[in-house]
Amino acid sequence: MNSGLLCSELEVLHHVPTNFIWPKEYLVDAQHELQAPVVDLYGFLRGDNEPTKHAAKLISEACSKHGFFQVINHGVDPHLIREAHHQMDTFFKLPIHRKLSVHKVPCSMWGYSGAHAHRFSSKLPWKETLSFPYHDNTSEPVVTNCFKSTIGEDFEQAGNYYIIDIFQKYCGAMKQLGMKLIELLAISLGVDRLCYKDLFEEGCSIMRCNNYPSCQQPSLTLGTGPHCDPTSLTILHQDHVGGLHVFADNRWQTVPPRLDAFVINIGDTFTALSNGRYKSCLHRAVVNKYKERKSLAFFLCPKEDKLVRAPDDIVSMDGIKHYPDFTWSDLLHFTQKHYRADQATLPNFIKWLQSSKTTQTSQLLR
Ligand SMILES: C=C1C[C@]23C[C@H]1CC[C@H]2[C@]1(C)CCC[C@@](C)(C(=O)O)[C@H]1[C@@H]3C(=O)O
Ligand SMILES: O=C(O)CCC(=O)C(=O)O
Ligand SMILES: [Fe+2]
Repeated sequence: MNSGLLCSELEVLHHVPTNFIWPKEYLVDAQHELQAPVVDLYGFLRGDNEPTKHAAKLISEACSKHGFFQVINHGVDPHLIREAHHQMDTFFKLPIHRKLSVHKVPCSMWGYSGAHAHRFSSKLPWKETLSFPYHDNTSEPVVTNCFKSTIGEDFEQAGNYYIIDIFQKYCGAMKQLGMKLIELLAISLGVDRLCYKDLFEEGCSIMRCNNYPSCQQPSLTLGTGPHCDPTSLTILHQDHVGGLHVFADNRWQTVPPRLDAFVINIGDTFTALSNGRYKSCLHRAVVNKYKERKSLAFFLCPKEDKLVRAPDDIVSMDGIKHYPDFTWSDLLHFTQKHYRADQATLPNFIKWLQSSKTTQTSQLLR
């Protein structure tokens, strides 16, 4: 069945189609609310010493445990956040043929996707997504490459595409916040606060809009399956509905929405950059019977071809290097071509990397 058509009808389906039904072991409910710090960034962003130390301590404890925290007084304009949600709502309300026209460039992750049905044949996520790249230095508005030519008059106001303008500004604010958070993470790890700056400054990050339609049988499926983000740092803004779960203390726990906060989670790449000190956060999204849910996820990524390696100061403090050097380009390629990201992406990527190096070496020796 065409994933796009499926997506436009998902909420009216009385029965979850088989390929959207997840095995029982994935569907254990969450009974508790996650107690994770809500870090006030006000003092840190002003450069005040004591609040910075306090924020770094909260972050160190949370990231060593489950890789999750939230931030308030983050400096991002609430009006811009509201507008980004509004533009996302407008896009997902388009008729399915218009959303499908924001085609996914074949073999790329950019554009519209209905339940990833073009990529996977089972355990389909109950969601539709819109993904596009963000790069600081692109003079062209970020989403132009993806869909300016196909979104048509709905979005054109006074000769420009308001949605592009809003997402350009939103992604710019996310990148700026992301760079400050990377600095605060470095401080929390006890290394030079700018030691990761060059790695991320020119990176091409990923903006993803998630729409989770309501579901008549929500206990049979998942909006997004259990996974650790392969990326470095995720800055997520969820709407008021709720549905994000984090796995901590050996159980799934809920993360009630706070519209004034951003959800921050450590990804696989930053786990390697911290030499394994910080956990890549295992999380998922559930759906419900009555209300659709949306989230804006910004994934901060390093420059594709730069080596991802933990700072020497961390490795010498730890006495052992836990991960081989790799590039984000290789890990992204692995998740898009060879492996569906889940809770074990990083160890499987390392195995794949080592086996492909062995193959290359043996071919060279022939
Ligand atoms: C590099 C990425 C791959 C995914 C989008 C970004 C960061 C999160 C990844 C993802 C959301 C993890 C769960 C599975 C996935 C396939 C999804 O449900 O969308 C992942 C994304 C992807 O591969 O498109
Ligand atoms: O929508 C959410 O709350 C989580 C989405 C997510 O984990 C992702 O897109 O990687
Ligand atoms: Fe995620």
